[in-house]
Amino acid sequence: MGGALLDGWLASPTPPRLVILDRHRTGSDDAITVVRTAAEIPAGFKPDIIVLAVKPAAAEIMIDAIGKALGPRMSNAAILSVMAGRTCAALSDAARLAGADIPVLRAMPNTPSAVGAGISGLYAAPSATPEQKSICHDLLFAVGDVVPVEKEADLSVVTAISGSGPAYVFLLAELLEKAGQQHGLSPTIARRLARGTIYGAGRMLDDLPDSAEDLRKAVTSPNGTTAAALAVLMKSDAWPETVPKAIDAATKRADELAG
Ligand SMILES: NC(=O)C1=CN([C@@H]2O[C@H](COP(=O)(O)OP(=O)(O)OC[C@H]3O[C@@H](n4cnc5c(N)ncnc54)[C@H](O)[C@@H]3O)[C@@H](O)[C@H]2O)C=CC1
Ligand SMILES: O=C(O)[C@@H]1CCC=N1
Repeated sequence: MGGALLDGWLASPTPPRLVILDRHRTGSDDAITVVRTAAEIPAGFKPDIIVLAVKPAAAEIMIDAIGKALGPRMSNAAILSVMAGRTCAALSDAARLAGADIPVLRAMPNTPSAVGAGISGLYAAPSATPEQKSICHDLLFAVGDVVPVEKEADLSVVTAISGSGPAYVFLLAELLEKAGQQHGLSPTIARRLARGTIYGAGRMLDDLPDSAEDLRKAVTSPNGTTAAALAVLMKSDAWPETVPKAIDAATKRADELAG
């Protein structure tokens, strides 16, 4: 996810000054400084925002390493976590243990951020300053839309819908492609049709004021092909039951990750 955000920031007209800490990345250039360990963070670098995009289980290790490396240079920063689950309270505790009593903001972006089409939920702990909120909002807005949430607990369902959501759409693309091939289309043609359809439907959802339901109905001729497919997909034990169940499962998992 950090890589997706980075791609989006680098493509934006006014990229922020970035130091990337990633043990698997190399390649500093004019736009970014890449380091593999916190100890290599440049001596003069004093971050405004520390974006944490590691697996939730690695959060404390990262905060500890960054705190030790930055020392007093961390004191005016805020943490922006994009990790699923980990709460502001837990991350604040980790920062305090690392020697910095600093605010934490939590965002839940998604991978379309890599192409500037992300959508992020954003929650700021009460201790975050208006300037820190504004910088974090702008960082996320540079890679797509931003939806502020008032309650931290809402980030679990945000994670289930938009954080994980691209995977559900990609699954649909996979299944459409496979079905096309099973009906004799070449892989290339099945892939073009599946992807083009999802892209076009997404464009309509974004560009037009109509509800998703109205757009669906406009495709559906009485007794036609769409009606035949929707009779399968909309059976009470099909999508109307499985989609909410999937969202419940993802929301529950986000809550569990919060501990
Ligand atoms: N994948 C997604 O679509 C989304 C992921 N997230 C959150 O983003 C976080 C990261 O997830 P992914 O990007 O999927 O994981 P990932 O494993 O692809 O990326 C983690 C990156 O952190 C680096 N890293 C990990 N530990 C390190 C350490 N100790 N020192 C230096 N570098 C270290 C790794 O080299 C890797 O590049 C998770 O907390 C997840 O909840 C949030 C929104 C969407
Ligand atoms: O699967 C996950 O836990 C992360 C959070 C949202 C998308 N990927």
